[in-house]
Amino acid sequence: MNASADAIAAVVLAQFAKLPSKRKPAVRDNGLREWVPLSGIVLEKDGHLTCIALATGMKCLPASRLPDCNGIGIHDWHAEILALRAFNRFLLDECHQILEDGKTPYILQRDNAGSSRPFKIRADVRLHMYCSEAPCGDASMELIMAAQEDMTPWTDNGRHPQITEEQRSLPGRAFFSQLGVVRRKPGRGDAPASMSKSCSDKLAAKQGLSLLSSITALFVDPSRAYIDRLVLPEDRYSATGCSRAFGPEGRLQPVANAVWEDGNLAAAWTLSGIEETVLGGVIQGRKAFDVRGASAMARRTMWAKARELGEALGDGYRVDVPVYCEIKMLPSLATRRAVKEDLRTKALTQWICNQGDDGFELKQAG
Ligand SMILES: O=P(O)(O)O[C@H]1[C@H](OP(=O)(O)O)[C@@H](OP(=O)(O)O)[C@H](OP(=O)(O)O)[C@@H](OP(=O)(O)O)[C@H]1OP(=O)(O)O
Ligand SMILES: [Zn+2]
Repeated sequence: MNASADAIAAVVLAQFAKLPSKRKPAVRDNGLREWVPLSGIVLEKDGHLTCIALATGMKCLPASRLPDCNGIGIHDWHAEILALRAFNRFLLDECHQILEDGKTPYILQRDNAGSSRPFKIRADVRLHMYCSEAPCGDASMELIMAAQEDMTPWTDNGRHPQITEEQRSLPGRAFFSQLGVVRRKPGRGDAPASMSKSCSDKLAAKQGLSLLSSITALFVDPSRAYIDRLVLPEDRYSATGCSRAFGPEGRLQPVANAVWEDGNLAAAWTLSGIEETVLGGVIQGRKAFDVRGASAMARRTMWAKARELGEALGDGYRVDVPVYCEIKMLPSLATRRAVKEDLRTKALTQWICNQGDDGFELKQAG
């Protein structure tokens, strides 16, 4: 089955509809409904579609707050990124269930065919993503320009009093005449800047890195962990913006023919393009995001889960490093590091890392 865009969107919206009302958009006293962006990851298997990760979006953490996180706070609260973190948590939990409970796997299989990882995504599984809004950053630039009365691309002058030189080199929504560039999360002019990269940049990087985070990539083979179809509402879809942001002829062109060990990017272009879907309207929702649920996806808890998995798998998979950032330096992630380096030096240049929350130890009480 080649799921249609409408079917993919509908299964995410249906999942959202099932959430308890306190997660739903509230109607304000003035009768206006609150609004929230929504993203979901959809699993297609045996002709069925299942929404396996769902998130609504909120403002991101300012760069200045990262040192307070201690591996517990989530940095990037945009719906797309939270849905991807939830998806990664789902995979780690399924690895654990397969090992501990011998559970019949749903999305993963034990990979004994000599792969460098103990698990891989089943061959009969396809992954899709629905976003109720165009991913912020480069894929949204045409929409932002079209929404301006005055098309003169405004600059950051004075709009971000707290912005540092480094942050100025990584624009948010401003300088929208600059196309194809890496951007940090858009933020209000008077709000302290986040240094999380835009969703367009993170999704573009996942064309090479797969949907797996570094932690999940320790245990799951990335070769099938790519989005097959990314679905947006028709009025949030700019073909020009999306092909520039994500396509092999766009800003990823410098790495489009790179063949990394897992043949990553080549596999990623099975992404059958960004579909238009007739689902109009914007998802109404409250800005609330259940912080308790978020802690399962925080760096600290993902690391704790990875350490458990490493112990259960034994040699070669243990995640015995003193501080968080050393996870990403483990030998088994060498290919991933090379792909990331290529992406950030040849295609998504000006990628400035968001630092301050990668020196925590696991044993510290969270
Ligand atoms: O996309 P996220 O929010 O799930 O987490 C990303 C980091 O982005 P963020 O700025 O929101 O913390 C990303 O950090 P950079 O902004 O790119 O510095 C981090 O990349 P590295 O810089 O290579 O650490 C990225 O790591 P992996 O994709 O897992 O390799 C991810 O951080 P984790 O929370 O450690 O997954
Ligand atoms: Zn975003």
